[in-house]
Amino acid sequence: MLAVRDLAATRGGLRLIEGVSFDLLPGQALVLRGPNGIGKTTLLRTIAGLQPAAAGTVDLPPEGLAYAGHADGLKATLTVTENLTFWARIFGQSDIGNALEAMDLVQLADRPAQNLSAGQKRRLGLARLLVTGRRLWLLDEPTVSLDRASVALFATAVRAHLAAGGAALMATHIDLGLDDAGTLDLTPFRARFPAAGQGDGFDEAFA
Ligand SMILES: Nc1ncnc2c1ncn2[C@@H]1O[C@H](COP(=O)(O)OP(=O)(O)OP(=O)(O)O)[C@@H](O)[C@H]1O
Repeated sequence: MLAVRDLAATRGGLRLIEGVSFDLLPGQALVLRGPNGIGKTTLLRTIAGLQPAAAGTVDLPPEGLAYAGHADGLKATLTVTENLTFWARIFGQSDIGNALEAMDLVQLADRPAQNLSAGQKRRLGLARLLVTGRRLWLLDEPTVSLDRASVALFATAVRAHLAAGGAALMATHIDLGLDDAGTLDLTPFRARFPAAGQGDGFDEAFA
């Protein structure tokens, strides 16, 4: 599903992480760990193809992946239903009922996204994953703003995704209760010479 080989990632022209290799098979989840600022978000964005790799290779499924970063990608004036319908169409899907139920959004279906609480917005952002039909999920701090019940909903959705042959790569400090998820601590992969001129000149704002 995902093969990462000797990957190096940069931020603001500085190499942060290097020598990262791992495989993710169907049905597997892997959690990226490491202290604040080590480069978890940067690595996820590099694997997602949102920024170029400084070295190494990433092999993805032919249909691509679903990425959920810090921005939730919601359209403020569209309702919950309209947002999910929009994203489902973008990914060539039609059914949003399962996503509404899985993230407990049925009662909020007609509310504009801008009128949702932070946790409700996050639930809608996660429901978006469910309408992509993509087998590989890359998730950056997916449970930020979620209460315990919503974290449990999310964990259930991830388990169902894995059981259906999907895979998930996540950066999070929160225990999701996914007992079979592997863990990759990025600390040993911190770049040794971050200021040694390996910069690629790529420096955009975080989306
Ligand atoms: N535009 C930029 N220019 C220079 N450095 C940057 C830029 N953007 C981010 N950084 C730095 O890159 C490093 C990696 O950031 P990143 O967000 O990938 O870390 P992280 O491990 O996800 O952190 P956290 O656990 O806090 O979310 C940080 O030290 C950050 O300060």
